[in-house]
Amino acid sequence: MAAFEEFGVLPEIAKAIDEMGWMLPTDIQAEGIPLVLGGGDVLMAAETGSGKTAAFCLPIIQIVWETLKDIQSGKLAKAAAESSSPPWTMSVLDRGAALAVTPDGLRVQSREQKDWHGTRCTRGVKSGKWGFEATVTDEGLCRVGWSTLEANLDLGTDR
Ligand SMILES: Nc1ncnc2c1ncn2[C@@H]1O[C@H](COP(=O)(O)OP(=O)(O)OP(=O)(O)O)[C@@H](O)[C@H]1O
Repeated sequence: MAAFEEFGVLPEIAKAIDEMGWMLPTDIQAEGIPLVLGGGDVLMAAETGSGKTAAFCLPIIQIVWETLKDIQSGKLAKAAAESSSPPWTMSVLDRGAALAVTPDGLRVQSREQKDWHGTRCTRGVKSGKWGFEATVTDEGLCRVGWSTLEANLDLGTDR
């Protein structure tokens, strides 16, 4: 087993690290990598050259890789469909790059003021009567509404 695997790093990534000649994680990596992989909000401070960059980047690469695999296999959509609380949220994945969505999918904020930025809901409806409620807490304009499946997230500019 490659040394980094003991800290929760995937075998494929650990093998690539091994091939770079890194024998063991540095102290900040040994401490930080399992925390980031565990989903924590982690703030690290250590001296220059102690390996902070990899302490953040290795688990981030792993989380992105695992998330992409879950999307491809449909696991995330299934989990969202099965989840009961709350059943409807804004999607953290199906959104424009300039719109920040909180991990619980309940709040959004535009990162860039000039254009409109959108996100879809985690579920769609085909029949029945539905409503939604939104609270606008920031200055500025906000559009909330229903769209068809064909609608894209490029909502245009407000000129
Ligand atoms: N586990 C490791 N084993 C061997 N070398 C490593 C390891 N982790 C990082 N390095 C190497 O150590 C050097 C310093 O690492 P890095 O630049 O990531 O440190 P840092 O703490 O982010 O520094 P800075 O504070 O300057 O940004 C780099 O050349 C990197 O490739």
